Amino acid sequence: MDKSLILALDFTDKKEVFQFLNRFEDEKLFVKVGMELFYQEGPSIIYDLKEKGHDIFLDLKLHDIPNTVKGAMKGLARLGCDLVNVHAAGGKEMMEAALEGLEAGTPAGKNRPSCIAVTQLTSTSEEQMQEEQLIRVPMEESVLHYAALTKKAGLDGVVCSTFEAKSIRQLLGYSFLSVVPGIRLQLDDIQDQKRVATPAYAKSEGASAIVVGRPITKSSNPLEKYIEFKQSWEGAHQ
Ligand SMILES: O=c1ccn([C@@H]2O[C@H](COP(=O)(O)O)[C@@H](O)[C@H]2O)c(=O)[nH]1
Repeated sequence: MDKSLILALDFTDKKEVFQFLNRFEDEKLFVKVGMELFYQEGPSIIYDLKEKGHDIFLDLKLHDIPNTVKGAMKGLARLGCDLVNVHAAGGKEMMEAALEGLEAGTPAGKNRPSCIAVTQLTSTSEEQMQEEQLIRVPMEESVLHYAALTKKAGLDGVVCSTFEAKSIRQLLGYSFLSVVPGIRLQLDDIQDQKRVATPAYAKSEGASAIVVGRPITKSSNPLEKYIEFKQSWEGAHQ
């Protein structure tokens, strides 16, 4: 299975998800289940996608006190997803608690899900970050700060934009994951995303994987569009 393109299944229910996935026939995908779908369907959507052989990023972006996050992660570890996440802004202690929960909840003989932390959302511009969060440093500095904190807490990587991926790799090493949403082909509508790049550029800047949703899910030909995104990624060098 190609793990470099994570397909965001931002649908309202299971019926929509499986109608959409039918277009991909038997292809095994790396899919992302976010809040919209998980809050409607609960754990059964994870079991159903697993049964079809897909890898799963459960993108719930946990951010709460350490004890609550630990308990939640203990439960999520039992679902069998491959990747989960938190907000780095929850702090080092919260991220360490997330890992403890995952380790405690992972069934014997199974690998614990990888865990990454959101640094700054790709829908946030530097200006918004500075004005709304009162973070008075450049975007790259804030993202690198959160990425270093995430590594100190023992997590496996971060969610960031293309524009910080290279510095993260230089500072924190090749094996620390940078999962990058905010991905569009040249003529795509960027919608609510602010820090946006093509798959080829994300790869050339050192992204470990990209996340793509609406440009594929809302396309009149999703399979063709998925292939275009993959070709853009595969055509670039890291
Ligand atoms: O910083 C972040 C973190 C998560 N996301 C998620 O990725 C997809 C992107 O969807 P598009 O339709 O390709 O914009 C979406 O599920 C977000 O929740 C992100 O965009 N940025």
